[in-house]
Amino acid sequence: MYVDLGNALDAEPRLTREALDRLDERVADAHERIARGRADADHGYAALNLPDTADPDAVYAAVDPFDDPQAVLTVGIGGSALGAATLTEAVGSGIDHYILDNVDPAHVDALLDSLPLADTVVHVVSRSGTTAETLANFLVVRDAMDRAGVDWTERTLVTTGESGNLRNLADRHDLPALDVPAGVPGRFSALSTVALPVAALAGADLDALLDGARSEADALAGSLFESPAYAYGAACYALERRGAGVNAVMPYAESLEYFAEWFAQLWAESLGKDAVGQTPARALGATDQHSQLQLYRAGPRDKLVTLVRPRERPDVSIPETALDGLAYLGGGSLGELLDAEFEATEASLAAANCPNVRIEVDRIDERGVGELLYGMEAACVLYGELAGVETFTQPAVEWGKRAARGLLGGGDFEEAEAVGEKRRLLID
Ligand SMILES: O=P(O)(O)OC[C@H]1O[C@](O)(CO)[C@@H](O)[C@@H]1O
Repeated sequence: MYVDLGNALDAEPRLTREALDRLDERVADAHERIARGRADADHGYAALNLPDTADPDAVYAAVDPFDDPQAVLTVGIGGSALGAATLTEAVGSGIDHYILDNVDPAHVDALLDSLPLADTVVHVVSRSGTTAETLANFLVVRDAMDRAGVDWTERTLVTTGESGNLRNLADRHDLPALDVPAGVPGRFSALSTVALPVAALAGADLDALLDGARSEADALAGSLFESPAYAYGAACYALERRGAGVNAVMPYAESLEYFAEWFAQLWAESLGKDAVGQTPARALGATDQHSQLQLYRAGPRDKLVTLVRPRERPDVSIPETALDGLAYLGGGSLGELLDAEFEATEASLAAANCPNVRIEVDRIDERGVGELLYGMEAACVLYGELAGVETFTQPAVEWGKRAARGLLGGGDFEEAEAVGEKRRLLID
């Protein structure tokens, strides 16, 4: 992974090279804390050990009995779905992967109607084993399989924690089950049994994926100037401290669209604590040059834009044309156009004094995606250390869960009472 901070300096908000040099002393201390956390496999830090603790052979063995399925359905939410979505979109061309990570009845109904259920593997994922959306969706999927005459116990793989409803269900029906690795929060679990089974079913090379991750782990050092991941995390932190409260992540590759969504959870749920944090915005190049770029370039001076691309990509030629005004496109290629737009957008943001960082990988293949995922995770951990927040917890999401459960009669929660006290000003 290559990180170029050139356009992040001396823009607005203003970060100077001298300020980065001063921050580097704190990076060294943070790196020592991270190294200790990894050595002790402490909660959260254990995620940065996955390049060595993940066991591809166990994953291949777990999926082996599912002989050549036509489709895989991930039933999970948050980090229990986004890692698999990111991997299969980027490097899993060998299978149709679908995700149920929401409980929109129309969507669930339409998807289940369209799936070849007899030839679909269902991967149900929940670290806690108690997430309402995941369990509700699984009960609906199981019922659809029953009604289709499909033995769901033959088509289901479970990945969950040591205990909980999902573990009980797997035990009761003797389902193949993988363990969510200890100390790995969902948003940091893409390189674990949470997402690797679907990647394996999609034909991805898990060893190459973990090798890419390992190369970024090996690059972690006591200076941001020696580690792409730390360079990015430190620059994001320093810019946020100076007013860049929004980080728009804009990959120039359709196969990284889910990566931006995965990044959004990683960044928001890890760093949004104690009234600080940096809001991740999801964008896509070149598409959002015709959409959000107007705001990034001419809106409030509160943004950093992270531009991501591969240095090499498959290409498609643009036919020659005599059409007036289009001759400059004919005979070129879509890749050349996309790269020109990437570099033009990068320069456009710099010309407008909007700080931006260029992140590149050699190719969007298993190694490159492994570098990118691990690099962003390590960047996030460093940012959290510098910001002094609890990177690996997410207490703020629990209030709504209790309220919803109370509304459904799942317990006596005062949060549900608060729902009934909503202030009203209805305009209809
Ligand atoms: O894997 P689980 O326990 O179902 O959690 C799913 C997601 O929900 C959260 O716990 C937030 O509610 C995320 O951190 C997590 O990725």
